[in-house]
Amino acid sequence: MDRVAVIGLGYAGLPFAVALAHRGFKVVGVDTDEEKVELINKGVSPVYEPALNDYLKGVLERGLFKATTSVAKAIEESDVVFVFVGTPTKADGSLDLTQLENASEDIGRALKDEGGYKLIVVRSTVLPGTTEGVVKRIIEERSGKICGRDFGLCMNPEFLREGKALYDIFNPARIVIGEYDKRSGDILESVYRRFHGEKMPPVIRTSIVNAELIKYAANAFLAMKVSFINLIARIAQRLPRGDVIEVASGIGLDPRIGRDFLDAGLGFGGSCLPKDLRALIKLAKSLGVDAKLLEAILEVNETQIDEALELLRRALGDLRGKRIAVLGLAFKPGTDDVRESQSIKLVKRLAKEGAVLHAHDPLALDAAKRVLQGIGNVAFFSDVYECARRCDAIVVATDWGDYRNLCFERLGETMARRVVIDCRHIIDAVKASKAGFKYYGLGIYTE
Ligand SMILES: NC(=O)C1=CN([C@@H]2O[C@H](COP(=O)(O)OP(=O)(O)OC[C@H]3O[C@@H](n4cnc5c(N)ncnc54)[C@H](O)[C@@H]3O)[C@@H](O)[C@H]2O)C=CC1
Ligand SMILES: O=C(O)[C@H]1O[C@H](OP(=O)(O)OP(=O)(O)OC[C@H]2O[C@@H](n3ccc(=O)[nH]c3=O)[C@H](O)[C@@H]2O)[C@H](O)[C@@H](O)[C@@H]1O
Repeated sequence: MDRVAVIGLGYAGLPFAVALAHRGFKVVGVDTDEEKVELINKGVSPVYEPALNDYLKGVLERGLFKATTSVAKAIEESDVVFVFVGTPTKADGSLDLTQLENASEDIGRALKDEGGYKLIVVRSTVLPGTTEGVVKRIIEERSGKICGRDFGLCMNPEFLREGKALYDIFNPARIVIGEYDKRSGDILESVYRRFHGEKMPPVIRTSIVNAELIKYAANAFLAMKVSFINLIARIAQRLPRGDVIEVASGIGLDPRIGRDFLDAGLGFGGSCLPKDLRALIKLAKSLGVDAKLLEAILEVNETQIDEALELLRRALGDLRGKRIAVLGLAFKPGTDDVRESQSIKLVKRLAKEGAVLHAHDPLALDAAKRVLQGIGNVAFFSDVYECARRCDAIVVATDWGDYRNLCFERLGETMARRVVIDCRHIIDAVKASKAGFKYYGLGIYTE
């Protein structure tokens, strides 16, 4: 079982495929996007992920990995097939299963002519009921084969974080295996035992529906922690000498709470937490379950941008015509991904208020230009000091490490006013103040 196919070579699928090959599996990756496949076969990852290009080049050279657009070819050359296609949400919160349905059709057609037993593993995030109701059904219909007899099926959620994908794949906190039957689960567990060797993490073997729900419950809980601390930040900011960072430390040291995911800021973005939360709310409601708690997580997130605007108004008054430098456009540091980025939402809100925007990001400038096309008065800068020139304020919207070492003396020389709004708590307030800046930290009381 060391011949593996990975279908869908995006932010999650490509690092996983490359990691498997790095550990000696023979991997064929499939993507419908010809340009992506061409780039990958040249050793260039279409998505940014630290160290991924080096690992990719290594496995291509060792002949352990190749990419193709043909599902049939990949299935012919593999025993285990991991499915990593996108599952975005539609405007009404329901999942868009087009990519998954297409991939299942392709797998079904390919299995039709196959003699041997193959294991199909759904790794895309899908709502409870989807693996058996959509993937199994389509594969059986297209192939004429029977799940559990001719092919195996697992749902195995992925918990990697973008920007830390390889680290998370090599060091997962747990492996959740939702199995159609014991044989399917045994095969998948043996793949991971081979992959992790001595460092095998805890394994949870469960039903497919539980595995599907575990993924949504995990992401909703993480989102809840972020919204919770953002609500506390709003309170702390309004109390003389209040400081959310100290409150987060104070509660985070309780092992029942934990400090992770208690960094207050502009809110959570990205391709997963918001979409998964919306989908879970829709599922809960469809089952007649009151989803107020989940809805409140989204509501706090959506209104968190107002907190940054409020600080800007306190510093500058009416924002119309004010020139504002927004530093950081990616949904978090370490990625070029701007999907559902709170910083992008902030830029759009400021543009609507009539502000003149200067925008900077170390990696996500091109992606940001695409999503901000035609939005108000926005200029893009690859140099942070050029970005701040003539501005009335700097807003740190994404916590890129690069912004930690800003030289405020140099920034101050060319800015119209010396104001910094720190939405991610990475600016040294004392240093900024010494250079004559008025510092406002989100969640921190300011006179
Ligand atoms: N991005 C992340 O950090 C994580 C994502 N996930 C889940 O993994 C899934 C994939 O997410 P991403 O990698 O972010 O999406 P993505 O959009 O970056 O990648 C999906 C890839 O699948 C390809 N594709 C679409 N239809 C196809 C088909 N029929 N056959 C072959 N390839 C096809 C697309 O061209 C694209 O390259 C989603 O369900 C997501 O929720 C889970 C954990 C982490
Ligand atoms: O299902 C997924 O795709 C993934 O979603 C998240 O990973 P990711 O979207 O890469 O990003 P996170 O590191 O979780 O950050 C999400 C957002 O929350 C924000 N955040 C995170 C932590 C925090 O303390 N405060 C905070 O505002 C980040 O800035 C970012 O906008 C989960 O962390 C992964 O476990 C999961 O696999």
